[in-house]
Amino acid sequence: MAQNAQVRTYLNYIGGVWQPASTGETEASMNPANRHDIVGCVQKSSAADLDAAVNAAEAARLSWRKLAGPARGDLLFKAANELERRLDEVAEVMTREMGKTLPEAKGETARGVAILRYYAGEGMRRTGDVIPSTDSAALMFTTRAPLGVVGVITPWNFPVAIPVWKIAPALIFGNTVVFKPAQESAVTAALLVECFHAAGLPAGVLNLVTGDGEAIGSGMSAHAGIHGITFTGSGRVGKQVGLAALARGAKYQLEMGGKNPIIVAEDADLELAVEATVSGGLRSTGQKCTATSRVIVHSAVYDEFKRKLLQKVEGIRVGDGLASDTWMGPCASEKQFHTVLSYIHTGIKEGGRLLAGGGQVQGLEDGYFLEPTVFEGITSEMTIAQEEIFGPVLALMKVDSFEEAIRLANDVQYGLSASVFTQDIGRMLTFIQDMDAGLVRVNAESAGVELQAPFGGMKFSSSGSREQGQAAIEFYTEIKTVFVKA
Ligand SMILES: NC(=O)C1=CN([C@@H]2O[C@H](COP(=O)(O)OP(=O)(O)OC[C@H]3O[C@@H](n4cnc5c(N)ncnc54)[C@H](OP(=O)(O)O)[C@@H]3O)[C@@H](O)[C@H]2O)C=CC1
Ligand SMILES: O=C(O)CCC(=O)C(=O)O
Repeated sequence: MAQNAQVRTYLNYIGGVWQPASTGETEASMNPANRHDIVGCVQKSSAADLDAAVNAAEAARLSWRKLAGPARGDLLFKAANELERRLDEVAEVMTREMGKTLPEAKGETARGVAILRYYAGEGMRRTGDVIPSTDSAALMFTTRAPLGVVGVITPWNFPVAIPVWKIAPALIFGNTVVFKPAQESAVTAALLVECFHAAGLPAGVLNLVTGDGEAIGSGMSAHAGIHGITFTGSGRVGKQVGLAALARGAKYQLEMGGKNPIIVAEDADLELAVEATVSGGLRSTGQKCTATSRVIVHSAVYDEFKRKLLQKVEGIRVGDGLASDTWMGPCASEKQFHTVLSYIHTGIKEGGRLLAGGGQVQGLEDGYFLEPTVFEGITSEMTIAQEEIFGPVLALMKVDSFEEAIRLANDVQYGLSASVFTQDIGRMLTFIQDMDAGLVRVNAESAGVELQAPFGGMKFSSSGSREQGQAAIEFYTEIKTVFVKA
C-alpha cells in the first residue's frame, strides 16, 4: 500500500487535550474511491482511553450544567462559525474518506453549521411550563435537568450531520459528551471536534475517542459513568447498545435504518416520481437510512414508469466524488461494497430480474464502485425486499391497487420514511393515516430530513424517541416537576 509521507495522524481529544491512544496503535482511514489513498491515521483506543474520556466528561459536568443556556449557546455559535470557515476543507476530507460527492459533502457540512446555530438558539428558549397547583399559595412548574455524561455513537454515512445533531442538543441542554465516531469516518470527526476546540469549549465538555466499535462502542454502552447513550447505525448493533444501556438503567436512543418504500399511484406525475426515486434511492450511493429501496408501482403505469426510470438510471455517472462530473460516488468501504454485492446476488438467486447494473463499475477497480442497480419481479418474501441493503439498489414491485401498495409498503420490520406520488387527496390522506413510518412524504422523495423537524422511525427503525428539532430535548433532559411554597 502506498504510504503518503504527508499523511496526518489524528489524536483523541480528552479533557481538552489532543492525545494518542494508550495502546500506541493507529489505523489508516482509506479513500473508498482509491484504495491506495490514505486520508489520515486515527487512534485505535482501548478501554483505558474510554475511561479517561468518561472521567474528563464527569469532571466537566457540574460547571457545564451551571453555565447559563445563552452562554452555552454562544460557544455553539462559535463552533458553527468555525465549521463554516472550514467548510470546503471538511467537505473535501469527507468526500475522500467516505465517498459521497463533493456537492453532497458541502451540503452536509453546511447543514451541520445550520444545526449548530439552531441548537445554539435553543439556549435562550423556555425549558418548562407553569402548571396551576391545587394549592393557591404555591408555585408549581417544570424544569429540565440534563442526563449528565452522554455517549454519542455515530455511523459513517453522515459524518458531520449525524454527530452534530446529537452533540449540539446534548451540549445545549447541559450534558457533557463522549463521542465515538465510526472508524471509517474518524478523520472527518476529528476535524469537527477541532471546530469545537477552536470555539473555546471548556476542557472535558466534549471528548473524542476513536477505535473499534466492538471495543469502544460496546464499552460505552456498558460504562457506568455514561448516563445516556445515543446511537445511529445497524439494527444488529443498535439492539446490543439498547440492551446494555437498559441493563444498567441508562437512557438510550437508537436510530437503526429503514427499508423505505415509494408508492407510485396510477395518477402520479411520472416525471416527478422517477426523479424522486433516483434521487431518494441512489444519491449518496443509497447509503442513507431514509433511502428509497422499494419502488411500489401501480400496474396501469408500471411499464411507462419503468421505461423512464431505466432511461434516467442509464445516464448516471459513477466516479470519484471529487470529480465535478460525478453524480454517484463509491460505496463507503470494502465491507459495504461486498455487503451490497452479496444482496445483489441474493436478489438474482431468489428470482429477481436485473434490469440495470448489478456489478462493479468496469475500469474503476481501484475503488469500491458499484453500478446503479434496478431489479423487477421483487416480492415481499424476498430478502432484498426485507433487509436494509444500504447501497445503490432499487427493487420494483408491481401492484394492482392502492390498498395492496400500502399493505406491501408496511410489510417490513422497519418504519422510517415513506413516499407516495399521487394527485388524489383521498389517496394522500389514506397514505398519511395508514403508513407505519415516522416520516411520511407526499410527492417528495423519501430522503430529505429538515433539521427543525422531529426525525425518527416506527417499528424497528428507532427506539421510539425522536431526534432533531424541538423533539431533541426529550432525550437529552429529564423533566423535574417543582412545587414551591413560601
Ligand atoms: N441507520 C443508519 O443511518 C445506518 C445504518 N447502517 C446499517 O448498518 C450496516 C452496517 O454498517 P456498519 O458501519 O457496520 O454499522 P454499525 O452499526 O456496525 O456501526 C455504527 C456505529 O456503531 C459502532 N459499533 C460497532 N460495533 C459496536 C458495538 N458492539 N457496540 C457499540 N457500537 C458499535 C461503529 O463503530 P466502528 O465503525 O468502529 O465499527 C459505528 O460507530 C449498513 O449496511 C447499514 O445497513 C449503517 C450506518 C448508518
Ligand atoms: O436523509 C437524511 O438526510 C438523513 C438520513 C439519515 O439520518 C441517515 O441516513 O442516517
